[in-house]
Amino acid sequence: MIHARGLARTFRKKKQEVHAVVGVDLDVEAGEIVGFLGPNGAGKTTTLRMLTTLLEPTAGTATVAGCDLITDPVGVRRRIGYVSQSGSTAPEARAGEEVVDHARLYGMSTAEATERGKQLFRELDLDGLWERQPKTMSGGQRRRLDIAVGLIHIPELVFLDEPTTGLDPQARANLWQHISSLREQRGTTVFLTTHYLDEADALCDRILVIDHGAIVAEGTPDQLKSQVGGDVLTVTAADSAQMAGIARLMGMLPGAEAPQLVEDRVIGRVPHGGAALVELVRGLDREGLAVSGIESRRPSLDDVFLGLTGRSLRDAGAAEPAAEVAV
Ligand SMILES: Nc1ncnc2c1ncn2[C@@H]1O[C@H](COP(=O)(O)OP(=O)(O)OP(=O)(O)O)[C@@H](O)[C@H]1O
Repeated sequence: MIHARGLARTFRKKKQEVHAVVGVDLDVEAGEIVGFLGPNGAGKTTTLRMLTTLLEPTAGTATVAGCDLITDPVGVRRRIGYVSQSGSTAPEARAGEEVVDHARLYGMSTAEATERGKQLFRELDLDGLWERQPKTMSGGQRRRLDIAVGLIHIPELVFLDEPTTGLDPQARANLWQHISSLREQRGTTVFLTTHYLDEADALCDRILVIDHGAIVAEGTPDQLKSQVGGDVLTVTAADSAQMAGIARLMGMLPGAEAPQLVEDRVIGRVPHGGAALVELVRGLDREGLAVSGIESRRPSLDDVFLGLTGRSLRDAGAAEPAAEVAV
């Protein structure tokens, strides 16, 4: 459904060049839900804008929904849906009108667009909101309306740019269900960017991680997690001046890899979390290092992310603690 090779984009700002995307190869098969993860500025939106024909690549080739991105951008546009971060509905318009107007741009008759729009409203839990103005809707309702607009022309492939940013946990979970049922009921292929690791874990069949404009890892959530061996120890320092001392102790545990400092936490990996935790607590006590929390747990996607990019996308919902002691 998407096959890209060497896709790249350089921006020129005054005399400086910004290499936003430096050569992305990716393949997405029909019916997959694929998550595109990366820290701020990694190149997610630039890649998405190239794949949706909104931005011309400086190098590379791609076919999207069976059409060549460079020689047949109109064919690509006809076959895809795109829901941007900011959405596309006018706050003062009527919801139903917005959907029908969008469908008319794709050559649908008003009758056909109305029928299809009302069906989408039912599927997306927007029943009864046809006459409402988006500005009077909740964040979750507005996001689902954006998705209805992106789907009105029955695309086989839909791109969602951070679909749940700004929604409360319940509205996010609700939207995940809607996105999953799109695939179940219609076989729609979904390519989405997200900052939420629990979202990628719960929703996506496969994850692509981008950093500094290039793909640095890909796999199912489980495959990525299994690349991080052992258990993860996290110590939250009570006094940031003592973090180096805590890291030194953690680094001396049997089989430990070099710990990383993230905000007020020291994070390290060890082969056996339970035994290491006991030894670490003894050491902290002996050296008078004060901590406000300490835990050992199975690796989460955040740990995968930290290992790959050196940065944390910190997401409390991403992992279940395997062992925890209060100190
Ligand atoms: N129009 C532009 N002109 C110059 N530089 C740009 C432009 N658009 C993006 N960039 C730069 O390209 C890099 C990648 O940006 P991009 O928006 O693709 O990242 P992102 O992964 O989507 O980030 P975020 O998660 O913050 O949305 C950044 O360094 C950004 O500043």
